[in-house]
Amino acid sequence: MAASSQADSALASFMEWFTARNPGEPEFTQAVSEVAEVVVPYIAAHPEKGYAEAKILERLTEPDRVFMFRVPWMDDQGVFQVNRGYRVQINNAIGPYKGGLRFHPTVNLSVLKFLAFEQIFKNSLTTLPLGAGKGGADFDPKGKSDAEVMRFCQSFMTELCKHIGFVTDVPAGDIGVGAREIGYLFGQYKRIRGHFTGVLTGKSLQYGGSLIRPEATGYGNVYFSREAIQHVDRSLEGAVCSVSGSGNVAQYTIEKLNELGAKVVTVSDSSGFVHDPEGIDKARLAFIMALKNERRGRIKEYADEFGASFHEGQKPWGIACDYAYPSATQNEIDEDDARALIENGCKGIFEGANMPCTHAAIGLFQGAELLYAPGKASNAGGVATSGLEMSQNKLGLQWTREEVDQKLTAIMRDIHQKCVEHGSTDGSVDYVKGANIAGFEKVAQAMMSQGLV
Ligand SMILES: NC(=O)C1=CN([C@@H]2O[C@H](COP(=O)(O)OP(=O)(O)OC[C@H]3O[C@@H](n4cnc5c(N)ncnc54)[C@H](OP(=O)(O)O)[C@@H]3O)[C@@H](O)[C@H]2O)C=CC1
Ligand SMILES: O=C(O)CCC(=O)C(=O)O
Repeated sequence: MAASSQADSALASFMEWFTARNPGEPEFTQAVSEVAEVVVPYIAAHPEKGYAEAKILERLTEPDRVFMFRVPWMDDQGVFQVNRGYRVQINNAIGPYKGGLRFHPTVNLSVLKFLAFEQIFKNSLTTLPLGAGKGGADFDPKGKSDAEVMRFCQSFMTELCKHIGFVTDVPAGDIGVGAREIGYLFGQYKRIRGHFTGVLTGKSLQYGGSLIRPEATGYGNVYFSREAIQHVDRSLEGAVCSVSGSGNVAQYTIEKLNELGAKVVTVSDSSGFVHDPEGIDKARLAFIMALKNERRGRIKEYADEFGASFHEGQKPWGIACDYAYPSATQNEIDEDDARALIENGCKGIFEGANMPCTHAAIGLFQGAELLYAPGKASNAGGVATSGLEMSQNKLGLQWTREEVDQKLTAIMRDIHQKCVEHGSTDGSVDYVKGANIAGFEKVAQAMMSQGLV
C-alpha cells in the first residue's frame, strides 16, 4: 500500500475506535480529529519512534481520570441550588495537570474533554513543565450577586480541593472565572487544607499572583500574530482588526493591538456585536473594562455611549478587516463566517479563544492561503504566564512587569518558531501541522521514557 493510503486507513481506524468510545461528545471529537489528521500520518511516517505500538495517541485521548461532583449552594433568596462540577486530569507526562476552570451553563464533559485535550499540546508548546487538565461547572455567574458567586465557589472548592495541589494539579481561570472567582476559590482551599501555596494561578498580586497574567492571553496572541505577519513581510501598523468577545482575552488583545498601531473596529458579547469604525481607542477600552469587569453590563451600552452600531444576535465576521482575533468561545466562526471574512479581504485569523473555528471554516482558510493560527499555539501565552506565576511562587519572589513581559514575548516567539520548523512546506507555514507536531513530540517522548503508565 502507498504511504499516503496507509496513513488514511490508520486515521480512519483511529477515529472509528475513538468515536465508539466517546459517543455524544461532539466538541471532544472535533478537537481530537483535528489533531489526528496531522499526528496519525506523522506517526505512520516515523515507525522508528515506536509511537504506534506504544498507543501514544490512544493514551492521550483517554484522560488519566475525571472527577464529577455535586455543587450545592444557597442563593440570596434562601433557595437551595444544585450545579454539577468537574475536573478532567488528562495528562501529566511533562508536569502537574494545568488548565483553567470554566463556569458557564454550556459546560459538560464533551466541552471540558476538548479543552483538556487541547491543553496537552498548548502546554507542551510553552516550553514549560506543564501537564494538562480542565474543569468547571454548569454554573452561570451572570446576574448573580458577589455573595452568591462566593457561596458557589466555596462549595465547588470544598470538593475540588481533594483532587488538586501545587505539585499535582493547578487550575486557573477561563470563561466566567476571573480574579473575583479565583480569590474566593483560593480562600476556601486555604481554609480547608491550611496550605498557603500556589495551588491556583491568576491570583491577585497581593497573595502570589503574577504581573501580566491578566494581560497574557491577549498580549500573547498579538505577539504571536506579529511574528506570523512579519514572517510574510507585512506589519500590524495601520491594520484594521476585528475582535470578538469583550472579556479578559478580548480586552487585552485590543490593548496590545492599539499599542502596536492597529485599529480595532469590533467587540461583542453573547447578545450581539458592536461596530465602531472610528476604532476602540484607549478611552473606549477603559469604558469596556469598567462595563465588563466592574458593572458586569452588556456590550450594547458601548454603542449607546459612543454612537457606534449594535447588531443584536449577530457575530462580527461580516465586517471587513485585515486580521481577525476570535476571543469569545468555541465554534464562533462557521463556514459562512469564514467565507465572509475571506471575501472581505481578511489576511489572517489568530485564535484567542479555544477552537473558535469549525473544521469546515479552517478548511476554507487553509484553501484560501491566509494566515491561520490555531489557539493551542496563538493563545498559549495565558497558560505560559501561569507557568511563570508557578515559578515565582516556588521561588517566593515577584518578577517585574518588564521581566514577565519579556519572558512572555520570548515564549510566543519560540512557539512561532516551532510552528515554522514543523509546519513549513514550499515556503509557506501550516500552523495547524506545526503546532500539533511540535506539541505532540515533547509529550510523546516523555511518555515513551516513562514506560506504560
Ligand atoms: N482567560 C485565559 O487566560 C484564556 C482563555 N482562553 C479562551 O478564550 C476565550 C475567552 O475567555 P475569557 O476572555 O477568559 O472569558 P471571559 O469570561 O472573560 O469572556 C468571555 C467572552 O466571550 C463571550 N461569550 C462566551 N460564550 C459565548 C457564546 N456562546 N456566544 C457569544 N459570546 C460568548 C462572553 O459574552 P457574555 O458575557 O455575554 O457571555 C464574553 O464577552 C475562551 O474560549 C477561553 O477558553 C484561552 C486561553 C487562556
Ligand atoms: O492559565 C492556565 O492554567 C489555563 C489557561 C487556559 O485555561 C487555557 O489556556 O485555555
